[in-house]
Amino acid sequence: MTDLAALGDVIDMNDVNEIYIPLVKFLHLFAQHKKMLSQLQSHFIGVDEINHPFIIGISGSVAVGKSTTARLLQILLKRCYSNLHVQLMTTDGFLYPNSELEKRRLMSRKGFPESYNMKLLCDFLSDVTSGKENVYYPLYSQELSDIVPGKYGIISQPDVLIIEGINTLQLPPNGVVVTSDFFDCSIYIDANEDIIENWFMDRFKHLLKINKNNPENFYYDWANEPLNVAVDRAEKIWQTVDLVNLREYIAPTKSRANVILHKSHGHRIDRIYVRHY
Ligand SMILES: Nc1ncnc2c1ncn2[C@@H]1O[C@H](COP(=O)(O)OP(=O)(O)O)[C@@H](O)[C@H]1O
Ligand SMILES: CC(C)(COP(=O)(O)O)[C@@H](O)C(=O)NCCC(=O)O
Repeated sequence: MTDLAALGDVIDMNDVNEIYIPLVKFLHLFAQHKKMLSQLQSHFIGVDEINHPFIIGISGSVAVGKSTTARLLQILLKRCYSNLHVQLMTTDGFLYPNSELEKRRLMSRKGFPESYNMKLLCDFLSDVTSGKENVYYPLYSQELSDIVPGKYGIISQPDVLIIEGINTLQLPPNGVVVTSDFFDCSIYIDANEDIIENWFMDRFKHLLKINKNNPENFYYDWANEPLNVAVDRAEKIWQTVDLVNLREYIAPTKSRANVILHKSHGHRIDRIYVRHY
């Protein structure tokens, strides 16, 4: 898997062969079914066919491995079905910028439902599903830990769109718009809290290490203070922000997913649940 290694991801090859490739075939089955139904419906109504993308939502805790799984699925989908145009995006871009979060006193609630511009996300999804040629979305930078001003990603009529984010299965606070209504299939990545905490801390320490000499990076200041001080702070963030969000808002959405991938130590998948109703 040289493509993944190039992105810095190290995925267990047994999991790729035994779990992810069958999962990709399962998703392709869904996608073919949707395309066929859409062709029949257009023909029946007598309208031109629109290329509605097949949308896969990936949800789960911060640091559970959503973006890594999303990248892997994108690569495998392209590898197995080379004619498919597969795009990937994250809902992080729909967080309010830090300046707005500060104004709303929501900096310590980053990632919670109220910290996202859900209206913008639903308008975006509506444009994508209606087959619009180019749909722009804001970009979030983990380097800045903020929205990048004036920079946008583009979704250009993909056959498959993978959307990953902690809020993908959530009901918004005002109960009006539901992002998961736009999904054709949803995947929840699950693991025990203490194991996810280890992954969160390992990723944090890795970010400190690689940004020690990078003053542009959000982690630079932390990387240059004593390690135990930075680690204590990250542990506090996990306990008071990300773990609270997981318990209150993310884990309760698990039962809404079509597929649950349960991971154990070393990110090995030890259980899979498929909803078949
Ligand atoms: N399948 C996997 N195998 C090995 N490491 C993984 C795997 N999935 C995620 N990781 C590691 O776990 C950490 C969190 O993963 P990431 O995809 O960034 O999570 P999320 O997008 O859910 O916040 C990262 O350090 C990543 O490299
Ligand atoms: C931007 C995020 C909400 C998204 O998390 P992701 O699952 O993409 O890693 C998260 O990385 C975040 O910033 N949470 C706030 C608390 C923290 O710094 O972890």
